[in-house]
Amino acid sequence: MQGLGTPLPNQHSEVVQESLPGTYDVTEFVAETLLPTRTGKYRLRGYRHTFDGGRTYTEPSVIMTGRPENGSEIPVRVHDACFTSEVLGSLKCDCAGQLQMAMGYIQENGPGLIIYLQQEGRGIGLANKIAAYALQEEGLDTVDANRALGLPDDCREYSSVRNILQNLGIRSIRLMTNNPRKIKVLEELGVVVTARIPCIMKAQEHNMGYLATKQARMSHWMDDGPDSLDGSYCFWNHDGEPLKPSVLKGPPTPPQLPNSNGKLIGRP
Ligand SMILES: Nc1nc2c(ncn2[C@@H]2O[C@H](COP(=O)(O)OP(=O)(O)OP(=O)(O)O)[C@@H](O)[C@H]2O)c(=O)[nH]1
Repeated sequence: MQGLGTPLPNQHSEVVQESLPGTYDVTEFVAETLLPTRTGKYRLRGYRHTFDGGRTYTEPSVIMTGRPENGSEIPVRVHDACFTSEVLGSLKCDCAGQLQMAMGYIQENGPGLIIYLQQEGRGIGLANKIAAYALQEEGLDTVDANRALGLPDDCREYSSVRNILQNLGIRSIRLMTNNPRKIKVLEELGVVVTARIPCIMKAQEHNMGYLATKQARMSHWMDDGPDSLDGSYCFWNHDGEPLKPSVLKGPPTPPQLPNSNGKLIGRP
């Protein structure tokens, strides 16, 4: 397998896995630096990753506190890019808040890490996500908008997570998530998840419908009730917890979909 670029001297290491017979994913460590931020200092590690034999690659990064290397039960957030909330400050989702929450959590409860993946829009990409938002303005929810575009609900790929954990020698993790699919997919890849840390953000008027859809249609856990394996940490003080779907806006009226005249390109 060819390398994906030129790593810095003396820092190169890579993990190669045969996920499916004859299909290799390669995750290559490139470099590490120390990053001061508003919430403290983090170790920032850069990787390159391909799961299609080098035809395409992404650049996962790891935001880290302390020395989690070779540890067990490490708190880990697997976070997918959300340009709209993280860069532009959009209020339509809870992604930026979850990232900030995770950064705070690993400062206070380190060593820990956030694996940040370039999988905008649950893997469909930014342009397609914008198209999905346009359909949500017409009344579709986040799931039906993807489907109306002929795109999957969620096509995120997590083999880089397994490879990065292996690169760091981390044997097991406590995953910061509300998403059962994420736990399942990671476990199927061989990641040992010993507990879940809820990662729940307070709902507000612009993301209430989105959070309700995540709970109702994608089975996200939106409270830190009995199914929580580690409910010891919760980001807010329970004033104004997310409303239950029954008290949120009713299901939207199906809209007239516009004729599709632009090309929307899904993930190959
Ligand atoms: N297609 C699509 N993607 C969205 C939308 N809103 C946010 N996203 C993307 O959703 C991803 C985050 O997924 P979520 O379902 O919010 O949460 P999760 O990561 O699955 O679960 P948690 O670990 O609990 O946060 C990011 O890649 C965002 O860019 C939307 O309306 N449509």
